[in-house]
Amino acid sequence: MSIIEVSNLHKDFMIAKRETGLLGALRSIVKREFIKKEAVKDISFSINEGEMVGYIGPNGAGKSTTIKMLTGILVPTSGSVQVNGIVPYEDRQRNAKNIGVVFGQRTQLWWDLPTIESFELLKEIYQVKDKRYKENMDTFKEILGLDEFLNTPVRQLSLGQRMRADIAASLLHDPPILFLDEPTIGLDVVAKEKMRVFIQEINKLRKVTVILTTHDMEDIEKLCKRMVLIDHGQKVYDGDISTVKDRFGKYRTLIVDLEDNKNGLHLKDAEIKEEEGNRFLIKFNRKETSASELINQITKTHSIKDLTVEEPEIESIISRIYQEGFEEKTKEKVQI
Ligand SMILES: Nc1ncnc2c1ncn2[C@@H]1O[C@H](COP(=O)(O)OP(=O)(O)OP(=O)(O)O)[C@@H](O)[C@H]1O
Repeated sequence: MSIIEVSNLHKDFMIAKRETGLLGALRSIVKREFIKKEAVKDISFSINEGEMVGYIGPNGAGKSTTIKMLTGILVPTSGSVQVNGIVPYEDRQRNAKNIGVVFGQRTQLWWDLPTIESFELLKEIYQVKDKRYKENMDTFKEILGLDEFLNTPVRQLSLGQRMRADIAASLLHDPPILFLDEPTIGLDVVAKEKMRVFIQEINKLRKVTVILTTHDMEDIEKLCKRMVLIDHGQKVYDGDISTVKDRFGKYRTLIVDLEDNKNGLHLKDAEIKEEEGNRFLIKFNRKETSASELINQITKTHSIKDLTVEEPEIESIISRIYQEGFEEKTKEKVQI
């Protein structure tokens, strides 16, 4: 059952045109001119309960603007939004009870207060019952290791600690929906992994629907099955990540180190992209051949010392889609 419904959503911003020079500045005061910026153009999607969806796009694509409409901070210019049956901007307070929000770059906690006091304030704001508050705090303390810094003021927390505190705070009132904006930004590898495991757990155990906005493709790959890709305010893809990988990631690279390079290397169904000493970079289409088939061919004439097979990473696939467009790629004009 769908929990978020977005239909033909559109958001324009009117930006005051600035003229240069003193005369221009005076002219702007007398007669202000505005330019229309279409931040979100005709976006539609629906998200089912318990789904974990990556909402991604390059800088300025319109991600935050969409999320702000889903949280009720912004009113759409046209189109409709429903979050758990509520139109967010019409009923921000009721909507707030249904959602948890974490912004990696900002905190919702009170900067100067010991962390635990922020939790207690949020408990009052969201009217969380004592029993539930205790249960949630016990769970979050255990999984997120909150104990070590509960009495430390938020401003003294490390980034990793602050993120752990922020995600716990966003879930205190048991929202069925969680918006995460760059939840692992700036974290080290270990802290990133812990954060991802926690997100997976709350999605699995509590069936929380998660909308994840991030520039970190590893977050997306590790957490989401589905991604909605937007560019210049428009939706360019909505579907399984594996489908994109399958369709656009059909080229692989086989890297082989040979014992010797006598007579060079000649291969069927593959292209030698680079040759340096005894090392060869071989590009092949996995629909036409396979790494093992190529290795077979090579071992007929050479001894292999070492080999690796590289898959294109989702990151490189997506950056190609940004650059060259999804449609272009479906016509297979672009090869990865
Ligand atoms: N309050 C505003 N007034 C005017 N223009 C805005 C406003 N907020 C966003 N924009 C513009 O709308 C477009 C979309 O911005 P948005 O912040 O939604 O992008 P984003 O995808 O979240 O980008 P990023 O990855 O950099 O955070 C940008 O061109 C931005 O400059």
